[in-house]
Amino acid sequence: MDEDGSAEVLGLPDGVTACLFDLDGVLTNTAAVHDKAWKATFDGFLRAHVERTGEPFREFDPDADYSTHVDGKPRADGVRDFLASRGIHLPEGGPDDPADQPYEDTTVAGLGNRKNADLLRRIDADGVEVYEGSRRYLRAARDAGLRRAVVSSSANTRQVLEVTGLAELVEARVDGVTLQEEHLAGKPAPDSFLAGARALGVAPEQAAVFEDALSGVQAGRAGGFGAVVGVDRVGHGAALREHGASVVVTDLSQLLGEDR
Ligand SMILES: O=P(O)(O)OC[C@H]1O[C@@H](O)[C@H](O)[C@@H](O)[C@@H]1O
Repeated sequence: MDEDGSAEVLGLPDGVTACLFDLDGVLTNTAAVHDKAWKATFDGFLRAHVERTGEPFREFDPDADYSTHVDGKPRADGVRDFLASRGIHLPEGGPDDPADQPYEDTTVAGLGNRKNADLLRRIDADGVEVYEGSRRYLRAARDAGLRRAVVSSSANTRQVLEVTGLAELVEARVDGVTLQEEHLAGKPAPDSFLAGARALGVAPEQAAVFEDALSGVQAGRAGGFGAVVGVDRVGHGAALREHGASVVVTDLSQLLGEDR
């Protein structure tokens, strides 16, 4: 039992002293924005692909395809894994491949850059919404003395934390840029969460993982963390449990005992 019972007031098991929060879909509503940008990108690519091959057009499914192949993973892994599910393999290309690269010559990096340009246009136009229950939870965790890191595959994490004012509530960040710089495997591998725990100076069993992606709860289970909180914003609670969540909530405010 913690001396002050601080984990308990946050709805976490005894012995948990740190929180590792995914960003998109856990702290901010940006999972839905990523999903829309991916759909626009992949559907454009698939339309051009079927024109060349004569295969029937099957659009990107924003529920099943997103959660199975893309959600939570680093950008290039999302491109590769979704296209592989359709039997398509592109050359890797390089980071400077243009976002408007013609589809017939495109690469993994080029398609990723196209999706990122689309994502940033949407964020510029519509802004980013913070889940207020998550902001309250971050404040409660800070006030209870728990350590707090954001662990996201997104290379846009720093900007999103800054525009939303969430940056001041977290002490460490492991993101898509860190993964590249430090050659860490993306979710569903546990490496990014393990790096988050290291950054906070805690052992995995002292840290709770908060995730809305199937790949993310898998990473939490693989890393042996003290708790894996699945955050179900889209009705996929059962799948979150199957992939590794030890508890599932629809909003972090539920862990604070608030009604929702
Ligand atoms: O393209 P970014 O901003 O680096 O993000 C990579 C991935 O980050 C994850 O957090 C999202 O769930 C994915 O949808 C996204 O593709």
